[in-house]
Amino acid sequence: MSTTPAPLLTVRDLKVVIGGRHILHGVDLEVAASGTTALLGRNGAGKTTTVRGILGLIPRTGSVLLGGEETVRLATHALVRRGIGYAPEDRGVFAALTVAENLRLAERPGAGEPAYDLVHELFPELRQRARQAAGTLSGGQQQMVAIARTLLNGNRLIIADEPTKGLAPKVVSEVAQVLERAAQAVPILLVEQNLAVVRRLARHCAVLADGRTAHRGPAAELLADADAARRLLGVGRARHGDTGTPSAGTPAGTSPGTPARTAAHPAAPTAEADA
Ligand SMILES: Nc1ncnc2c1ncn2[C@@H]1O[C@H](COP(=O)(O)OP(=O)(O)OP(=O)(O)O)[C@@H](O)[C@H]1O
Repeated sequence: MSTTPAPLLTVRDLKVVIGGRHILHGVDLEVAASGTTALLGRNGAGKTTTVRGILGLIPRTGSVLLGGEETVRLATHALVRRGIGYAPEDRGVFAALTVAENLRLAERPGAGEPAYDLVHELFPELRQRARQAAGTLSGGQQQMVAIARTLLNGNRLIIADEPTKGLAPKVVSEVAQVLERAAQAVPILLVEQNLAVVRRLARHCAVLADGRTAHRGPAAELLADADAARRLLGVGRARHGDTGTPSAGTPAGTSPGTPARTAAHPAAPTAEADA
C-alpha cells in the first residue's frame, strides 16, 4: 500500500491584517516534502503577503506547521533557525561584494559546516566566479547566488518569491534550471507568474484569489484545464506550446487599482513561452 508523505509545511486559515485592512482572509496550503510546490494567483492575490506571513515578517494568525511543529507565533529569526531559507523577489545580492563574500555572509554559526560541497556541485559556475563582484553577474547568475545562499545552511525548505520576474526569456530558462537543481536537494515553495516555469518545475500548486485559497492540486492538472486556468489565473490558454494570452474582460492578473506592468514585469501569469 502506498502512502503519501506528510507535507513539510501546512498552512491553515492564515490571516493578515495590515493597517486595519484585511489582506489575507484565511489561506490554506501545503508544501510537499520534496520537489517544488507553486504558489500562484493574479497580481494582488496575496502571494507575497502569504510568504511574509509564513516567515513571520508581518503579524499573522492561523496555523503554520513546519514538520508538524506550530510556528505561527515564532519570530523570523527562530523560523530561520528551524530551517526556512528565503530568496526574496529582489534577490538581496550585495553588488559590491564578490560571489564568495555573498555566500560567506549567509553562513550561519551553529548550523553545522556550510554546505559548500552541495552548492558547488549544483552550481559549479559559482566556484568559477567566486572572485567576481556580484553586481557584474547576469540576473540569472545573481538568482543562482540567492538560491545558493539558502542551500548553505542545511535548510529544510526554500521559499523563492518570483525568481524569474523581470528576466529575459533566456535567463528565465537558466533560473528554472537553477531551481530544478536546488529542488533535488531541498523542497521549494515557489511564487511564480511564469506558467512555463510552473509547468516545468511544480508538481503541486495552490492558487490564491483575493486573499483566500481558490484552488489546490496537481499543477499539471490545473495547467491542462483551460477554463480553470482562465478563471483562476487569467490566462487565455495554458497548454504546452501556447504563448500566454490574457483572457478578455479584466486584464489578466490585474485587479482594480493594480497598475499595468511592462513586458518585463508581466501583469499576469504568463503561459508557456519561455522556460
Ligand atoms: N504593507 C501593505 N500595506 C497595505 N496593503 C498591502 C501591503 N502589502 C500588501 N498589500 C496589499 O495586499 C494585497 C496583496 O498583496 P501581495 O503583494 O501579497 O499580492 P501578490 O499576490 O504577491 O501580488 P504580486 O503578484 O503583484 O506581487 C494587495 O492588494 C496589496 O496592495
